Amino acid sequence: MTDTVLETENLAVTYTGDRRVEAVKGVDLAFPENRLTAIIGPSGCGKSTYLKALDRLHDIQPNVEITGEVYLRGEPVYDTDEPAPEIRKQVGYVPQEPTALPLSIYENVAYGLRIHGLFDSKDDLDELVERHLRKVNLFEEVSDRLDAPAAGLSTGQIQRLCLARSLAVEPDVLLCDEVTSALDPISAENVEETLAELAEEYTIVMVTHSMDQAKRLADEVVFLYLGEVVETNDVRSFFEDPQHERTKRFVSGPTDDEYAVSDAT
Ligand SMILES: Nc1ncnc2c1ncn2[C@@H]1O[C@H](COP(=O)(O)OP(=O)(O)OP(=O)(O)O)[C@@H](O)[C@H]1O
Repeated sequence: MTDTVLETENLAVTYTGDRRVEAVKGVDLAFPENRLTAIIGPSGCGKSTYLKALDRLHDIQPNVEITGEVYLRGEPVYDTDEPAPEIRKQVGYVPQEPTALPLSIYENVAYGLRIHGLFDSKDDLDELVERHLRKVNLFEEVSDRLDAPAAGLSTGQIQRLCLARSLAVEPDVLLCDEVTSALDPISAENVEETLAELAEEYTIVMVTHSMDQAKRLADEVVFLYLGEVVETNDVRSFFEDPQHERTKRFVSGPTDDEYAVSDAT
């Protein structure tokens, strides 16, 4: 039996600004340890909203109502005295747009280690920075310029740097929000290869637009539609033997935009 690292119970997220949008409607899901779960679904179905809620990233936004609960190793993420940054140390989040901190390559990876005091000496810090740059297949490319500004890297390299920064604090779970979609094809391939390697030792929840990417990387797949889970299964069963009509249409057919339009009419 695989352990559950992260799960949600009746999790709902509503945007309450000018327009009230029930983006996530009572989602129950469990994410197993050391597995990569891909969340797919048509544009606007609530994938990013759900992923951010797992890390309390809506806390900093006004006009967002959250009900239900997220449990990290059985402990509530919302109904707790634990401050959000402490939760975010345990649940890493990598966004779609690669964003380096305005620091050197080295300091981008060292950042969380310094904030949380997770090293003993300068040698220890050097070793941790190198180890995590190696984990994302970036060390060889940057070893001669660790003190150079990270902003000088390519977007694909910055995305791998963001992965290294998240992994450096040893999170329990890594959340990836369409991390290859803003990249050119070669950089996207590099990041995808890195994710495939990381998936062997981390629990990853990944939002993706690409069904091919889900097929290549995922162990488990969740299909979200209009804020609700339609179907979840292991990757093979999900694509080869979908159980729900809506899933069958989504995996076999039109682009997700066509899907969204044809379904809404
Ligand atoms: N800050 C916000 N304020 C109001 N509504 C929002 C906000 N962010 C997202 N929404 C709405 O919530 C719904 C879900 O959006 P979300 O971005 O989570 O979907 P998604 O499945 O990730 O879409 P995409 O695949 O296009 O990124 C959509 O109707 C969207 O317009």
